[in-house]
Amino acid sequence: MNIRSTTLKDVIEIIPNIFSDERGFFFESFNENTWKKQGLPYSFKQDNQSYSIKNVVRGLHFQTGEHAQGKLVRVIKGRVLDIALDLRQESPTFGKYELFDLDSESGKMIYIPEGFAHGFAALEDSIFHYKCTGEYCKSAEAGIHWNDSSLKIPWEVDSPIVSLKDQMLPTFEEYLQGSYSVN
Ligand SMILES: Cc1cn([C@H]2C[C@H](O)[C@@H](COP(=O)(O)OP(=O)(O)O[C@H]3O[C@@H](C)C(=O)[C@@H](O)[C@H]3O)O2)c(=O)[nH]c1=O
Repeated sequence: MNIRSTTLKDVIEIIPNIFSDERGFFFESFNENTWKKQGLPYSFKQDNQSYSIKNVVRGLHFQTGEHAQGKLVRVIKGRVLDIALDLRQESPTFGKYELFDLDSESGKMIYIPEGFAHGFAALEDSIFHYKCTGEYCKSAEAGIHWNDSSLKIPWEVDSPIVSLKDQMLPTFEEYLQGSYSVN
């Protein structure tokens, strides 16, 4: 397993050891002991899986306060453009984001800690899987508009398909001003 830092403080890229043979391939997508030894987060409360048709954009999501979640994300089928946006005001990378090309072949995973907004665009029909350090809490759901004009995220999708809920999310500026109630 190879661990790489990213341009965002505390966001980590994890490249598993892939064992290929005539049948296909195998890799460990999570191993509590290995993660622990490597100093990676290893206590997860919930696993989620979503399927998105090509051009779906989900995000940018996070849960507030004590319900904040760290997420270990990967792609099981297809290819996505994944994004983490640092919302931690005290962080040297506050307000910055990084995009990650994730696909089912590389097995590459990203760990996105609490304090980040997360989203992705399906560049192909894709199955997305993520482990969360905290449980889902509907009343703590929050987000920032996927197409925020100050962030200018190069999504690489021509005709984005976005949920009504995500279309209603505030801009980054509105979120920072606290002028938007999430519920
Ligand atoms: C996230 C979530 C949703 N749900 C329900 C609520 C709703 O009826 C349905 C679909 O929810 P959403 O539209 O919020 O799903 P989605 O847009 O896929 O939300 C996810 O987006 C990515 C980018 C993330 O980072 C995740 O944390 C999560 O926010 O599933 C749960 O029951 N448990 C969960 O943990």
